[in-house]
Amino acid sequence: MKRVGVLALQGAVREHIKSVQACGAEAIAVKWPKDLENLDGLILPGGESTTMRRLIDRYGLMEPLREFAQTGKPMFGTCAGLILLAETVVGSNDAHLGVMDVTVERNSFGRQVDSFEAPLTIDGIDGPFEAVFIRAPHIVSVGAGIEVLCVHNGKIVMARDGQFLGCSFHPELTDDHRITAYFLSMIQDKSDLLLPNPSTYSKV
Ligand SMILES: NC(=O)CC[C@H](N)C(=O)O
Repeated sequence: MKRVGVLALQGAVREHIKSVQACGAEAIAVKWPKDLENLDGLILPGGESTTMRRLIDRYGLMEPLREFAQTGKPMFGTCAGLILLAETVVGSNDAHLGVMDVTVERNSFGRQVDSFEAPLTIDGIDGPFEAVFIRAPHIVSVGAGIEVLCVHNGKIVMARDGQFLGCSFHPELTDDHRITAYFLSMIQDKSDLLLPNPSTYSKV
């Protein structure tokens, strides 16, 4: 079974845990560096990125999270989590993890429209996905070779940079688990490695 951590400092932690479980994987709440051991992937939830950053520093998680990123294991940032992953945050000299080759702008869907729902067309997801945006960031630009998976009203709201997946909205707040399942599909299942070599089955 795939073991997926959910950074559990602040924000929509419980909802991500439920979504991971609904997809048949094990979910681990991550608060301390040791909780990152033996995970196959990690979700950084939405919430408030400045608060999360303070807590990351307080719990001594910054270096362990960067080391986790260096292992090549998949990481998924939703909303504030995307801001934590981004290499550049508009108006700030200080990236957080700074590992995903995108530039993000915070709170970029207008003040009065703090939250809204919109049906999105997403590459790799069949049919529309009803997405919840809450004081959402958007991706202003992406580096070379980054896959843009969804654009809403001219703004990039979902992208993939190899092992890193990021979206502006909150996929965990609906009962539609297709985006969590998409993220889980980026994780190689250890049991896959136990399968016999495919050549065993090849016809002569
Ligand atoms: N729903 C969210 O995660 C909001 C993100 C928040 N506006 C931030 O800048 O961190």
